[in-house]
Amino acid sequence: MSEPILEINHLTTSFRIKDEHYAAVDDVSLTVNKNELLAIVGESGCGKSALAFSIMRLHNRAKIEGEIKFKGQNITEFSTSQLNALRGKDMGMIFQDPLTALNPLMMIGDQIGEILLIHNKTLSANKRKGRVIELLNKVGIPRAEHVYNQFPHELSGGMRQRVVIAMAIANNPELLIADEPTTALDVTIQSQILDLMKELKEESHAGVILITHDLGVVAEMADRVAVMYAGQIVEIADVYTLFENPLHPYTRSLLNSVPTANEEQSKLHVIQGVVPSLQNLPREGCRFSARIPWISESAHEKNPVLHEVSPGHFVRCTCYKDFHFPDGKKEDKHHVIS
Ligand SMILES: Nc1ncnc2c1ncn2[C@@H]1O[C@H](COP(=O)(O)OP(=O)(O)OP(=O)(O)O)[C@@H](O)[C@H]1O
Repeated sequence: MSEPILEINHLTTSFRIKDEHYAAVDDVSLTVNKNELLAIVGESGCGKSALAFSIMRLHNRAKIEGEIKFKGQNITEFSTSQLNALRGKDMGMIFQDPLTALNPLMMIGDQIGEILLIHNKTLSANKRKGRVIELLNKVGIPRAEHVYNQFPHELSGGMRQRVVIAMAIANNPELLIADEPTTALDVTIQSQILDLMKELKEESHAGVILITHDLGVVAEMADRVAVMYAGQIVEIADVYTLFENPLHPYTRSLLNSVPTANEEQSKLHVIQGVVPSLQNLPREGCRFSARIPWISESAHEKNPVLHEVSPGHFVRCTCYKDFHFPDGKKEDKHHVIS
């Protein structure tokens, strides 16, 4: 039986630009279960980070509407001290850029130790050090005793990201949010870090949200996938369904813009245009329609909603029914290897 750890209902996060508020996350609803990894994909500017920051309640000037329930409690109503008790303990976050997440003036051991201490004031200095060393070993940092006394600038990017992960998992969070955790890392370190996240999910049954551009990583890691476009979820399904039977034109375009080992693939698909800026997002009709101009207007819904096309598989707008690539271009098949 799947047990939800996070339930988001009609979440809208808006930023004030000049005198207007603009929604970067627009009426998003989703659930993350224990022991489940939900991947969130989409191009830059689709609202993925804004969504992650909203869940952690880390935006200081955004307007948040809707409900974010963590273990059944609506945390949008929590005070700062209630939120601080959750963050770093029950909820951990790995940020895109490890340098911004680390204090340049504090030794690594002290930074990780501080997270342990905030949430467990009675932990003795000895025990704390022992746990920090254990965490450094766990995230694959060699010579942990030595690194304990080093400063962030003395470590490579990969090592710094491991430290950030050690901090995020220090208190065995029940929900881990990882925002592009491996973007800046080389491929071998990337896979070690992804393995660590898998381990956390499997060992402590945490719910994990993984934000990534990398569909290869999604295929390997995710249980379910949410595809975001222009602040909205346009498709959500379990990973097999999403790769075997993608429906929304945006999902299909993303998948077809990835190189495959498929011999028949002649040319990568280029998604026309770009994600509009926040102030210029279309707020009516199908937000993706401008990027698939060869599809007739009548194929789109006036007010696109998510349709459940099979159990757990939702797709926004009816345009998926008429969608095809221009010039009869063939679609590539992306199989998920289990
Ligand atoms: N603090 C802010 N104030 C104003 N606009 C913002 C703010 N943060 C994000 N935005 C805008 O909200 C939209 C969504 O941004 P967001 O960073 O969530 O996208 P993203 O999908 O995470 O992109 P990336 O993959 O590049 O991180 C963008 O148009 C961005 O410019």
